[in-house]
Amino acid sequence: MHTQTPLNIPLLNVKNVSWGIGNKTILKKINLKITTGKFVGLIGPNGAGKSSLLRCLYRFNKPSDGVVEFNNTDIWQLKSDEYAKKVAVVLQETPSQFNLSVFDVIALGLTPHKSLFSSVTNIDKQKITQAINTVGLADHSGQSFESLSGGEKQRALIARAIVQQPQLLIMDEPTSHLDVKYQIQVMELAKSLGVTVFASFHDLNLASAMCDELVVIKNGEITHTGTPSEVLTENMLGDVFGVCAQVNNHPQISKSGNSIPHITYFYGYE
Ligand SMILES: Nc1ncnc2c1ncn2[C@@H]1O[C@H](COP(=O)(O)OP(=O)(O)OP(=O)(O)O)[C@@H](O)[C@H]1O
Repeated sequence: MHTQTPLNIPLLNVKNVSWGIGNKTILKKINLKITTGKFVGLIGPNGAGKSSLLRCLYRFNKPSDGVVEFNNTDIWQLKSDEYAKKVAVVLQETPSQFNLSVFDVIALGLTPHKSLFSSVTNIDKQKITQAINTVGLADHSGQSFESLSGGEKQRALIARAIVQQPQLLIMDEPTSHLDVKYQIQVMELAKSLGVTVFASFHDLNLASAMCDELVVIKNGEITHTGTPSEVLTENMLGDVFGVCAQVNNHPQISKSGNSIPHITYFYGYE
């Protein structure tokens, strides 16, 4: 994976970004920096603006105000294939891939790197096979993508992102429909790639265990940023999510030696 950004320059720099539909402002003056190599989680209640913000970062939404810089360049100044080489996206809803095989769907990750009508070379095939092995889908390579289980589909889409060789991987709730084992597996797989990741989460304990940093958004505004220990406080959970909870340390510590906050929710409170 490429990590060419000098460490003192944020890979992604969101400056005063606002975005809305019609007269409704949905994102309000968002400021955010994502540093190379970090795994950053975006959390917030339903309708807070997580998907809207991520869409501004992968150029689906154009901000009405402010700028999103990638490596110091406004992303809207880059050609779309140039940006697609640098940023891969894994979404929650897997778009229908017609009758493509797993291999073919993963091969689509090469598209931004290839010219029109150029064929798949042996080196390309090796890259695809390597990515299929990395996500543990070697036995499913010839199977149709649509027939994969939800967790296998998400792993195939991560393999597509691996083939794309991005500097940044954006994931919008990629584990929402998965059982607990696949939730952990898909996120650990993304983490193992060593690429900068910005991912939205609904499971706050999973976000706590996976992320170096968390960003909290509510009503289109960023309310908290910091390490999971700094962000996941009982006050924040009450103020932002409206839940009554206790935060303790998880029995495990993170690979970097930090404690992992673990939330226990209380029921029956208004
Ligand atoms: N294209 C659109 N047209 C109208 N309203 C929109 C559009 N996109 C987003 N919104 C509104 O903006 C708000 C934020 O939506 P968004 O999907 O970004 O929230 P979210 O934090 O991802 O929510 P969830 O956790 O429920 O997925 C919501 O009120 C949503 O209805």
